[in-house]
Amino acid sequence: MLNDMKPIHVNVAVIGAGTAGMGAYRAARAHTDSVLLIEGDVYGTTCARVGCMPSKLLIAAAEAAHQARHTEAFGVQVKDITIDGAAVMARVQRERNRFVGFVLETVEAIPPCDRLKAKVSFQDANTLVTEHGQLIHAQRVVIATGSIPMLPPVLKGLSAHLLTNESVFDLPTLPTSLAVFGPGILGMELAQAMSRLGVKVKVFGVGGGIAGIRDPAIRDYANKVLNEEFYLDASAQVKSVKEWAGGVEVHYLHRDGAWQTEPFEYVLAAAGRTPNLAGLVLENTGLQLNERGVPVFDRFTQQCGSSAIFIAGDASNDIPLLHEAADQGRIAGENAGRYPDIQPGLRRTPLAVVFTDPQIASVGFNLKQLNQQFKDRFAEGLVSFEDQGRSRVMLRNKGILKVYGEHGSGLFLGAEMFGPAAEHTGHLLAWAAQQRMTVSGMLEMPFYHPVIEEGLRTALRDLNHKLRIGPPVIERCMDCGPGA
Ligand SMILES: Cc1cc2nc3c(=O)[nH]c(=O)nc-3n(C[C@H](O)[C@H](O)[C@H](O)COP(=O)(O)OP(=O)(O)OC[C@H]3O[C@@H](n4cnc5c(N)ncnc54)[C@H](O)[C@@H]3O)c2cc1C
Ligand SMILES: NC(=O)c1ccc[n+]([C@@H]2O[C@H](COP(=O)([O-])OP(=O)(O)OC[C@H]3O[C@@H](n4cnc5c(N)ncnc54)[C@H](O)[C@@H]3O)[C@@H](O)[C@H]2O)c1
Repeated sequence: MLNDMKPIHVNVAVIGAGTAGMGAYRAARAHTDSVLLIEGDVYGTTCARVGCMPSKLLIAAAEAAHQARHTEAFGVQVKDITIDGAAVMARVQRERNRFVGFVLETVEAIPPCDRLKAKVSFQDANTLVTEHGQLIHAQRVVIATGSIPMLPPVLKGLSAHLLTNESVFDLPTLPTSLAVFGPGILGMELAQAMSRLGVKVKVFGVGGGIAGIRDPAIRDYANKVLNEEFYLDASAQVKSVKEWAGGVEVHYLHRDGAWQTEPFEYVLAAAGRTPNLAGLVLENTGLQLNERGVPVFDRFTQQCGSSAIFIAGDASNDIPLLHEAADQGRIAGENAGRYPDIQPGLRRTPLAVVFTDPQIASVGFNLKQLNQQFKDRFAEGLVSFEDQGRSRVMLRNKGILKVYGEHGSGLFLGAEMFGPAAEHTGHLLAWAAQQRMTVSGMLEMPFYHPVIEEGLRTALRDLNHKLRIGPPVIERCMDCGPGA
């Protein structure tokens, strides 16, 4: 690893060895041997260390507990379910460390002369400086510095009992109680998981949003279903959160109308993430910055203005998800490596999944974008999973799916779902949208029986009818199979 203080000269410097940065490094390296990957903190990526993987591991434990508690309706008795909090967290950490280990192996495989462990900032558009004063002259730079949790004002000043995604997965055991601030994607996943693992959970939000759901009908449905499991107020009034030796006290207006003060062992800040750009001194680059301090960039080339600086991953504030970080990193790295030959890369159909139960998926154009870009030129099809055959067989018959299509062309435009196996339905729909399929074309595809996808077929038939292309949906269509 490079560590002496002589100035370094490279063709491409990549700041941040997360998913986007490692992808950018690899892509740039295909075009030039002179690439430096700079990491200011621990290797391992946000996704593997404190993001996607440990959160899904915790959710998996919660699902196991939930399934064990809900066997009776099937005539199956499971007695004496106990949750060993230390064992739950031990598995989360053990498996998390395994995933991190794979990342570390990838890092180790990068030649040491291509790696620098230092926090850097810009001295000018082509010069980086480490915290120790070492200069790096780079003809091209990729910014891939990720994002950091935002702390809501009401939680400022808390310390020992304040958790973020950086600390929650390292708890030695499950907390007894948890106040979650932010019913966003992260907050809802972790709140439900903790609740199912026996933690007393209350979720406080502002503005009524739930896990990024755009459609008010789907959001209201999710609000109702999730509230059956734990207290969730997406438009809460919280006056104060005070820390004491044993935890925190939250002073809030309960939905029943009374102000109350309630103790929790921990509070989890899940009120959003912000691009991690503050330490880069971007003013020294001369780049045009937007209102959030993010360089203005082209989302197909990742190039910032007409400069030799590229941006990728959560740092760009453009769909902060893992697969997007990987795509953006690759595009940024290819263009930095090839510079000045800049080429647009493939940006895929938007797809997001939230691993609550029921899951949430959104695909393609969301309702806000449809209202802006398609106004009266789109229709929606709907299915409820409450009576859907396969969902009911498995007692997972909660949720709704809305699918959107364009009048005239009959093109499938997007979808939003809160329902069973939304991670899989979301993929089918994203693939169809990226293939620019029409709703009629999607209905020509095979559907097995009895499966959850038959619910999707009902929604698509409803949509095709609303687009004035197909007949109305036949209630209890027996040639589709019972309960389809
Ligand atoms: C709890 C949680 C759960 C998530 N679950 C999912 C999920 O299920 N599916 C999904 O698609 N996405 C999920 N995400 C989002 C996903 O983890 C991120 O979109 C992705 O990891 C971003 O990758 P990145 O490369 O942009 O950033 P990172 O992996 O954070 O990499 C940025 C790197 O830059 C380094 N750095 C920062 N500043 C400097 C500097 N000045 N000098 C040098 N180095 C610097 C940092 O130390 C860091 O290593 C989740 C996120 C969280 C927090
Ligand atoms: N399954 C996944 O793909 C997954 C899972 C977890 C996280 N993530 C990624 O991590 C990012 C960050 O997640 P997040 O949930 O923190 O952000 P988010 O933007 O999805 O949600 C933040 C929530 O906090 C609320 N909020 C804001 N200020 C608040 C306050 N003062 N008090 C209470 N609530 C407040 C917002 O209204 C919003 O509902 C997501 O955008 C997502 O990209 C993805």
